[in-house]
Amino acid sequence: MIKAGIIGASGYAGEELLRLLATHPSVEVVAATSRNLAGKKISSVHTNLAGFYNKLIFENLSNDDIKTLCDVIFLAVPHGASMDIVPELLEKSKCKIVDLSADYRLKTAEFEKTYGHPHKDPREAVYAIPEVHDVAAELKNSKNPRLIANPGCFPTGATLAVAPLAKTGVLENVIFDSKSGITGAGNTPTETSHFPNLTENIIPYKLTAHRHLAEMKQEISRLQPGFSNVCFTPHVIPAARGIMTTAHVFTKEKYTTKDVKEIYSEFYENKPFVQLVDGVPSLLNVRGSNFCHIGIEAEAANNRIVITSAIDNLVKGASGQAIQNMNIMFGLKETEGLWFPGLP
Ligand SMILES: NC(=O)C1=CN([C@@H]2O[C@H](COP(=O)(O)OP(=O)(O)OC[C@H]3O[C@@H](n4cnc5c(N)ncnc54)[C@H](OP(=O)(O)O)[C@@H]3O)[C@@H](O)[C@H]2O)C=CC1
Ligand SMILES: CC(=O)N[C@@H](CCC(=O)OP(=O)(O)O)C(=O)O
Repeated sequence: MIKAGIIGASGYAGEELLRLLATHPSVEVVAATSRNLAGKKISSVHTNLAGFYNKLIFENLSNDDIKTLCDVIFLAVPHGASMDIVPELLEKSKCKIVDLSADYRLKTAEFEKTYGHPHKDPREAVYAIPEVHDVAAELKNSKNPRLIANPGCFPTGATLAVAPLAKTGVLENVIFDSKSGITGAGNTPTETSHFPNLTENIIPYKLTAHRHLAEMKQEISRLQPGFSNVCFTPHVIPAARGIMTTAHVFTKEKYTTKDVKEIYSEFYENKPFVQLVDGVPSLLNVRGSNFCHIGIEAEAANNRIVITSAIDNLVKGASGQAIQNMNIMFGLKETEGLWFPGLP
């Protein structure tokens, strides 16, 4: 069995890792850290896990302690915290790391531009959306084959929505309009997450300058070199989970819906977690699952293609994709422990 540790196991992404790994046939979670909940039983906090992890408690483990216990460590801590932890884990142990934060997603220069401060540990990780790049091959060729930067939730849904057209090289302009459930903001309550403010409402934010824009541009330009005409506006909606992205894609040439469907079918052939749907996808159908559902409709008169993508932000947008990436790192089947449908 692969021994796994989760740093930040009390948060939403950490909780989701615990839920998904509870039934993974090749993984045993041996360590779950929390600074504030140390000493508490896992299921006394994450009460959906009653019956699982009967012997596991939250611990405030040092990096030294956790790295001796684990073959793989998931970092489910806020941005800025991972870059304090990763160097020590990588340098003094053989464990593999999947970092769910944004710390290692951007190339160093872009990171410094986006966050406005120098990176404390400018080593490069493998940025891994497995449906878009060959993660196993990239790990083999990487200077840091034990470090994966797990993609952001919005960039996952957005990149999957346009990757086949980007690879074809036909993008002129792309506008992403994304709607996220409130767990995307983490488990600390805020004015936005306060029930009377969010219920029966939809709240746009960071209209032109969300930090995920840099990540989207970086990944899309790897598919269509030189392309950077990307706009992104996020919103929160009164739902716990899910991200629906509507991508307005403008192209030079006119496309019919049939043409575009053919391009997507070919690109996503043998990519089990991406499913093309008739009409529009539903957040409910991907809820709790590692699937991304994609809908396609072309509007030839305006050279516009509207792609809709639905993911669960905590699964394909975070912890499920992290486990998919761990499976690839350990040479397991990509779908192991993740092959179940959503909960409509
Ligand atoms: N929520 C989502 O949909 C997604 C989240 N992510 C990323 O995953 C990471 C975790 O997100 P999420 O679970 O939502 O966040 P939460 O705020 O819900 O949880 C983060 C957890 O990290 C622990 N923590 C905080 N600071 C530190 C630190 N300096 N050292 C060690 N542990 C720390 C906290 O536990 P304690 O204080 O008890 O130690 C806390 O429970 C973030 O980087 C986030 O951006 C990525 C994609 C989607
Ligand atoms: C709704 C909400 O607030 N979402 C978060 C993004 C989700 C997240 O956790 O960011 P990463 O994927 O980069 O880790 C935000 O807009 O900052």
